[in-house]
Amino acid sequence: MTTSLVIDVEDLRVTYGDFTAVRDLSFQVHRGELYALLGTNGAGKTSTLEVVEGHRPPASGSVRIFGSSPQDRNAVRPRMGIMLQESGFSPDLTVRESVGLVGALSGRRDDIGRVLAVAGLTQKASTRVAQLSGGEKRRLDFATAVYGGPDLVILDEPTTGLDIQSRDSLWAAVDRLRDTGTTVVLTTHYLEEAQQRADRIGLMHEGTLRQEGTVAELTRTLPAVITFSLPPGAPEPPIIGALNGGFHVETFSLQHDLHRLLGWAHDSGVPLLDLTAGPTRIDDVFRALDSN
Ligand SMILES: Nc1ncnc2c1ncn2[C@@H]1O[C@H](COP(=O)(O)OP(=O)(O)OP(=O)(O)O)[C@@H](O)[C@H]1O
Repeated sequence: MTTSLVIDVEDLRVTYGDFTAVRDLSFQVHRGELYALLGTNGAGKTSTLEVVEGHRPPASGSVRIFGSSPQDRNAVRPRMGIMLQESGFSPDLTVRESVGLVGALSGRRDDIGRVLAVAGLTQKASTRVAQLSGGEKRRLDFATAVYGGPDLVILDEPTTGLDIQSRDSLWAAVDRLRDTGTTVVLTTHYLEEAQQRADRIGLMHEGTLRQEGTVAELTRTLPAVITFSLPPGAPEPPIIGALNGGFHVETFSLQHDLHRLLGWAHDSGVPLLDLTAGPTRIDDVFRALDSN
């Protein structure tokens, strides 16, 4: 095993009674990586993370975190910060008390004021958890995950329910963590966020890992898209693909086809209205999952 291996999952199977939620799942995450585990609803992402976090034993297979079993709390807990989808903070505690309590349980040390500032909660330090908004509770979850600068941070849908400013500041905090070499594993349904930030993406569907790779590797298998429309009476363009009165062209030769189209528009004196041209997005890889 190389020393850079932070998470090593081999042939993981997770079951609930007779139901198999995750099967044949293998993936590795290396030190300093941001790995996004994405998937359709019910794909098994949270079940997988629960095993990685040591909250659920696998039905079979092997999971190693920093070379140890996730159940080995003394070895793993001080090095791993976790932001669950739903936290269980006591509603009567203040934000400061909650961060202090969970921080102390982590076995790491930190300055609570610093952590509150990182999570944008300084103004809410004395507010009781019961009085926090949904977005503020997510920030509190984030604060406890990053308390003490763990080597590995697991974020389960970290930006769900956050407004755009809060999302931006959470990602800025994640970027700062990464600058210090922290490894990050996250799930999200905001695919753009993963596309922008993940070093590698694992795509799960119905309990198995269907695809894995960098964004470029995942999108390489699908065509890029050019869309535009033409003014009434314009001649036929050199490429075809009609959609709702406009044009929607799928191509594996984006540069070539775009060059041809622009040349035609210039030579014909025809404006290309609402022109867009771009690579395939992770959304499209997602939509293709069912047919794989
Ligand atoms: N405690 C449980 N008991 C029985 N089935 C469960 C339990 N937890 C999850 N499941 C089932 O296991 C499957 C995987 O669920 P999981 O929460 O891991 O998916 P997910 O990928 O995180 O989904 P989502 O994106 O919707 O949050 C689903 O079919 C779910 O209904």
